[in-house]
Amino acid sequence: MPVERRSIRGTARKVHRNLKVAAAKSGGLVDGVRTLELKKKGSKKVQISGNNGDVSYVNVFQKSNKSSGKGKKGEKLKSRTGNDGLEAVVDRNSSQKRKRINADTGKFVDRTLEGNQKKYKSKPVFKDEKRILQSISDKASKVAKGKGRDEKPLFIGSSKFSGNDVLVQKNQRRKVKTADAAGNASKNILRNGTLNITKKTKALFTEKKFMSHRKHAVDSVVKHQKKGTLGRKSLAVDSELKEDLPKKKKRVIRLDRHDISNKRLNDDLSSRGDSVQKKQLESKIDVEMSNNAKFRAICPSSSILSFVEDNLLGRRREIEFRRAGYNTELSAPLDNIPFSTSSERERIEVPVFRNKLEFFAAAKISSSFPSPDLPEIAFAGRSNVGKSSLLNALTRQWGVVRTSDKPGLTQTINFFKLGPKLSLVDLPGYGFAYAKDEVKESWEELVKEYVSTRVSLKRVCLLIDTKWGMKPRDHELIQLMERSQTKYQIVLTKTDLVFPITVARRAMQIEEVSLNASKSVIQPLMMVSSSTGAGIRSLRTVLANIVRFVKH
Ligand SMILES: Nc1nc2c(ncn2[C@@H]2O[C@H](COP(=O)(O)OP(=O)(O)OP(=O)(O)O)[C@@H](O)[C@H]2O)c(=O)[nH]1
Ligand SMILES: [Mg+2]
Repeated sequence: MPVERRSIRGTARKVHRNLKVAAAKSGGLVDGVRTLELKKKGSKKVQISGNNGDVSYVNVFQKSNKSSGKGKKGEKLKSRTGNDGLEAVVDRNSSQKRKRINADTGKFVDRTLEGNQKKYKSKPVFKDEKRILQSISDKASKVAKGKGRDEKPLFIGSSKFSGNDVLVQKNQRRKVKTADAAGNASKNILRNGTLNITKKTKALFTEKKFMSHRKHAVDSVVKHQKKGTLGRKSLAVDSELKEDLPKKKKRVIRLDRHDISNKRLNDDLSSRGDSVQKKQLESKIDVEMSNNAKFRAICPSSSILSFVEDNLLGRRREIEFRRAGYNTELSAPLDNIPFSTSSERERIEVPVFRNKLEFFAAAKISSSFPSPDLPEIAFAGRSNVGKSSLLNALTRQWGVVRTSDKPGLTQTINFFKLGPKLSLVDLPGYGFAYAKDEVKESWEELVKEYVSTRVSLKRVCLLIDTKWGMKPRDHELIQLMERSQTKYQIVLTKTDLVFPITVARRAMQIEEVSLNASKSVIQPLMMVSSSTGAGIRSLRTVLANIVRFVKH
């Protein structure tokens, strides 16, 4: 940092110069009359004579024209007689600096301090002070040359100082300001690692009080900067003090169990209710957990697993369909025969399901049912299980039957004609429909009535969501169909939303556990996905056989 060094060197030189002049002055005042040789260029001999009333004028060229900035080259040192002895008044630039020296006591009175603290440049110093400042300026010049960087901060002056009591008294008022400046200067030193001498700090060099104060401040800052011992010490002291203080007793609130004056009356009830609910919830979770655990423990047979794999049931990546030769851009790609001509399609597809699907009746009550002329295949199941979607998928006529992701869209029994030989019936769902309980009950009653009494009903496809499995309402309907000897076939839907292993497990679960004892159930269990088209063709074949063997 050459610029900084230069400034420091200049400042040090200035300080040195001023100190010499001031020291010369002060040295000559101690014993009345003395003559001092000033080494400074342009200065003259200073003579102060004063024994009981003698007055003399002495010219001192202390500053060069450049530094003073005014036409006056020197300054007058005037002594005059008075009751208290000889006083010498230094007139520098007449109005700016006025210094009074008491000849008897040899003490120096700085009037400028009283008036304006800023005008403190050329105050006289004493022998010891001179020595200290000399050493400081030497150190400063060393630092400026880059030699004394590792030395201690220069503001830590000597502790021995014989000096000026009057000056000390006068400067008592400046203590606060001095301390602040000392703090800032020491921080600057610590932060920059170099000496930064400002005007304020120059003035502060000459005072013993300041020196000691600054030393203290710097020492404390240095200590604080090293390992933070100061903080710890203060903390330790604080803790000691705290230990000495009498400890506050903790307020203990004793509660009377039998006192209900400040107790909410429903606390007990709510807590009881909460506990009951909590237990129920825990038991429910336990049951569900155990059901899930049981389900995961199912080990599907190899035949089911191979069927799931062959028909690409379960969640699959698109790339798998592509590799198998299916066109993923078509809806229900597994049910669409890629690159096939119409003749090929006619040969492969079941003739019944090539017919146009037509809506012809809707019933909210049993009296509104259409006449049972055609054999009927109904699709039943919980709301949102995918009944209407399956109708569209089977006929491959998307949009004829309305579907929605909101449960409870189908609220009436809807009859569709598929050619001259078959009717498909879309039943309203039961279970968690967004409808009032009374409405849902009426739907269920209608479905039950249709399923149990409809003579033309040849098969009920009971749709079960593969993810959730059979629910109590499904079992209810099964029991009803068992009682009424209605033929039904279980169809697992939305297989594309679960892993293939889950499809296989669900199939195993329903076949073995739920349907073993049933008489009206038609095997096999069907697994489909209206979205991918998986298993749709198989279901179509099964349903077409119903029509083939029906006696008209
Ligand atoms: N991923 C997937 N979504 C399906 C499948 N089948 C139906 N869905 C969706 O499930 C939602 C309900 O389908 P719907 O056919 O309206 O169900 P629903 O049983 O007729 O419902 P309700 O008429 O309320 O009884 C719709 O958003 C369908 O797109 C399927 O196989 N796979
Ligand atoms: Mg529907």
